[in-house]
This record gives sequence, structure tokens and C-alpha cells, in this order.
Amino acid sequence: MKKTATTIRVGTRGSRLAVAQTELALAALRKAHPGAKFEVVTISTKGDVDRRPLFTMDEKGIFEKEVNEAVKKGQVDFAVHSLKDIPNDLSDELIVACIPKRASPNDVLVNEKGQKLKELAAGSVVGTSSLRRAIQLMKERPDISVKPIRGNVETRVKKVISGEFDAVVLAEAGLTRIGMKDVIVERFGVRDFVPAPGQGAIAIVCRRDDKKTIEMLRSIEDPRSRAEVTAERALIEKVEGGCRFPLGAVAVTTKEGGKITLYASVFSVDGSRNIKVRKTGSAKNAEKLGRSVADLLVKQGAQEMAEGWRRAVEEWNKKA
Ligand SMILES: NCc1[nH]cc(CCC(=O)O)c1CC(=O)O
Repeated sequence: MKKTATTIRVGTRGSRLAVAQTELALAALRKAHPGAKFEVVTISTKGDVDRRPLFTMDEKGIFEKEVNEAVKKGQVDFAVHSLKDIPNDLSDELIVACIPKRASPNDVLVNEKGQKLKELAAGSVVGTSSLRRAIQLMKERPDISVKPIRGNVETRVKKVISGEFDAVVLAEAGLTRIGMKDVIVERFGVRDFVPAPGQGAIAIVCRRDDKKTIEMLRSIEDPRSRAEVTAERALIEKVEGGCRFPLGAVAVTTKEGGKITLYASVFSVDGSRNIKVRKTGSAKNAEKLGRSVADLLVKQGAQEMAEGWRRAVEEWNKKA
């Protein structure tokens, strides 16, 4: 009798972006494993009813955690996430088994009128819930008003179209993946407007002891992307955990390959101080590069800045 292939269950959040990313990963996996059968299991989480926290970022990854729980329990074989949304301290039973080829890490400005950041009228209301984006916007344009915005990517775009916001800042990767890149007006350079660590990368999480799945996922691993995000995440590991702190970090593989340059940027609460660091190192030792850039940041006072943010965020949360 013909043996039927077992179906591999794939967990994802239900947002349009999460589903699109899962389909992208599956398209690559199907190519590498033509015989394999996949079933997408949408795990609806609290995050999908529009409850992402605002500026607090305290609960980073809570919704992704729910999906990872399903992996742990064996309800699904692996889960597909935005790397940027999953915390460094993954549960011991789980691993990031695969980083597929990363999309652009850049942030972009979205609005209806085709206005670049420089061209927005004074007093324009720009939406973002990221401290990192907010502080970089305010530094460029102290005369605009940066306000928190809720909702998933398409909701945020709708809020610009409806006129509730004059513009929003989003990740180019997310907009592109859900087929909405035509609303992009301006693409910020990663050295001027430093993205979040891991931005643009997809992480596939599975059980550490599931050798078969790990092996299969390895077929779509992109070593360059892995090295880049490893450097970025090693950096946040060493600088105050990264939460509640507007830390930008992006690693860029050099043209010749083999080496990566890691750019990092942190701001003080009032935006008056900005520490920017850059270092190039071997892609083979990406973790070491991340740690050494962290050391450079700390030497220049990043830890004191982080403490300032911790206090400020506590105050905001009390008021919220
Ligand atoms: N926090 C939400 C989130 N998580 C991943 C993306 C986009 C894709 C990515 O950054 O990899 C977004 C939206 C955004 O930041 O615009």
C-alpha cells in the first residue's frame, strides 16, 4: 500500500501579516520538499483583537508566546513569527530552527499625499507605537506630533487613509508581505533611522528535540540572514534586555560577504543624547560582534539611558 505523507502542522497568529509570512515560508518549504504536506493552524490570540500595548513594550511577545505554547504542547510542529516580536529568552524546549532569507529591514513613511517626512506640515500627527520610531521622528521633525497608534499593519494604514493620522511609520517588510507597498512614500535609510533588531526577518520556531522538523527547516535557512540577526540579538541581550528602551540595531552583510557591519543607536528620554556605534566583524562570529557593540554602547552611557527610560515608562504606565 502507498504510504501517505504525514501532515506537518504549522502554527501562526491570525493576522494578515502572520498568515502571509507563514505562506511565504511554506512556499519555500514546498519547493525544497515537494512531497511534504502542510496544514496551517491559525491560533487566535489576544493580540488579534487589537490589544497590542502602546509605548510600554513590557509584554513583548505575549501573543507569539501563545503560538509557541502550541508548539511546546505538540499541537503544531512549528510556528512562523516575525523575529522582531519574539523575545530572546525563548523557553528551553524551543529553538529558532530557521531564519529564511530576510526582507528589507527598513522603516518607511506612509501617507496619502505622497509627502516625505521633511514635507509634512508642521503639527502633522504621525502614528507609531514604537519608542524607537517616535524618538527618531521627533529628532528629525520636532514640530510634528507623534502619537501612539493601535492595530495591525492594515488597520494602521486605514487610519492614515481615513485622516485620523497624517502619516504612520511601519516596516517595509510587513507592508510588502501583505501586498500594501504602494502606500509607501519614503524609505528611511537604516543608518539614519535605525530599525528594530530582527526587523524584516522571519523566525521559525520548533521543539528542540524534534530533529526531523529541524532537519527539514534547515533547507530554507539563510546563513547571511542568520548571522545578521544573531549579531542584532546578541546586542540586545547585553544592553538592558532591550525592552522599554528605544534601541535600534541593524547588521548589514558587506558586499564581499563574510563580514557584517553592525549599527546601533540609542537615545535618552528627552532625545537630547544619541549614542551611535558601528563595528564590522566576521559573520562567523556574529554573536561576539553583537556583544562588543553592546560594550561600546555601555561604555558611552547606554545603561544610564536605559535606566532613564525604565523610570519614564513606569511613570507613563502609572498615568495610562
Ligand atoms: N510589531 C508589529 C510588527 N511585527 C513585525 C512587523 C513587520 C515585519 C517586520 O518588521 O519584520 C510589524 C509591523 C511593523 O513594525 O510595521
